[in-house]
Amino acid sequence: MSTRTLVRGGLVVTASDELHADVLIEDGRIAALAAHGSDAAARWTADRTLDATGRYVIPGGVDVHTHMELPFGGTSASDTFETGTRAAAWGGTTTLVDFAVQSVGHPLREGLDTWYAKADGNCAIDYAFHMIMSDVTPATLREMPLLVQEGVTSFKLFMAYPGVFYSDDGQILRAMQVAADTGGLIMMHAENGIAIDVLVEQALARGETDPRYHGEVRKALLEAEATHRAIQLARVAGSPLYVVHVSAEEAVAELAAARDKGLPVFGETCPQYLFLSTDNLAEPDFEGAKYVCSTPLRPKEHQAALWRGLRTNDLQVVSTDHCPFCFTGQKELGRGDFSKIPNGLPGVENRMDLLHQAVVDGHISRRRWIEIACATPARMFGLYPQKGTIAPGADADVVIYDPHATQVLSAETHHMNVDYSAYEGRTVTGRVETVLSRGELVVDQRTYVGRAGHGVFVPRSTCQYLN
Ligand SMILES: NC(=O)NCCC(=O)O
Ligand SMILES: [Zn+2]
Ligand SMILES: [Zn+2]
Repeated sequence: MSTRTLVRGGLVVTASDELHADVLIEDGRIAALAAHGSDAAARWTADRTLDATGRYVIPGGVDVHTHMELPFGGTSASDTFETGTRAAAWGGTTTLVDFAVQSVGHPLREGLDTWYAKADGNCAIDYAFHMIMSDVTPATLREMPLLVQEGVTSFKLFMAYPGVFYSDDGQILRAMQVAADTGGLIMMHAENGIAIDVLVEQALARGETDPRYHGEVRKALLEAEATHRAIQLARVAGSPLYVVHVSAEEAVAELAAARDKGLPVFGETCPQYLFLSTDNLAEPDFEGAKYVCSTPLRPKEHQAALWRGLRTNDLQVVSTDHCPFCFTGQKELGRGDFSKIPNGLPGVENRMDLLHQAVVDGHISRRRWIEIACATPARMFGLYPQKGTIAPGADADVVIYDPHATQVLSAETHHMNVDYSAYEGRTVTGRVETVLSRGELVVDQRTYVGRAGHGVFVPRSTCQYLN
């Protein structure tokens, strides 16, 4: 049976427009937009009307970098697909692209099937997958085109974590060559892991074991060097490149220089690099462990370069790299040895609000907020215009956002399955009120009404910035 929902009275904000318009939703899709009070809007009837007066009506967020249930450092990320997608919905995100992981010595297929099984039937919102390649071999290179065909069109490689996810330059070049031939997009964790491991060993030998040394050994120059190298390898292979979780000013400069040459090089940063710093890593009593992630948090001075990069489009996407580990029992694995602290921060619920705060603070415009959090991630990873916008034909993934409400971010009130908030006590202006996923209510005026299993796997086309 056909269901019609009307969202009345709001300001529709997309990456390209701001319209005082009513939105008609039919059968899970946006059917039409019409100005408030217009004849067309007055004629519309619906089974359900949502009042958005005084609110923004925005596309659901598209978070293209999450790690639900990721096995890492002898433990696993604490959000499951069920808890993590619920928290994402609470925070106004309606699509995730998570990372399936290939185990060393095993086919990509096996890793991908494991991640399909983890997510299937458990997600409150729609999801897709990138593939982490931990073992680039002739066999896994042959699998890449098959994954592209089934809608898994991006592959993450690591220049960091020797012995775990690490690929050497030859492996990277080969994977980039296949990506160039098949339209796949290589996502790069750009840090010189071999050099970092030397510095880790030397720091530990000096008795430097606290979390803050994690930030000191993972030097900005080693992020910049790896970013530069990845760009040159991509040029040689003729492939596009997307650099994940950029945190260092020097790495932004490498991306900007490549883009000035007209190269198809893209960059993502994350809220933790925009709002947190090495001051957090230096918090006493091992509290700094809460902020251990890689690339690491940087001194505050780097933030200006990241904001500038987002304004100038040298950085195109803000995702979360949501990879939560509880302080108790998980982060604590690294007491006495910072290199054993599982890497990752929680944040899938906070991204849309923190970026709205950036609008309030004047770092970015309202439309740029939607561009970097919804539209561009969708285009970058082949989901647009099904996801990332409010336009006829798009999935009705819609958020009614109250730009005036204030809230205090806290582990007491968040919905992520993790015992701390990286933003504990921070007041932000703006709050998600209502969330629809394909026309179905997931959050209704701050009440959760979603269900595990509503979210489905979405196959993706290739990067939409290349043709
Ligand atoms: N970023 C991080 O610290 N953990 C997740 C894995 C990765 O993205 O490198
Ligand atoms: Zn990474
Ligand atoms: Zn990550």
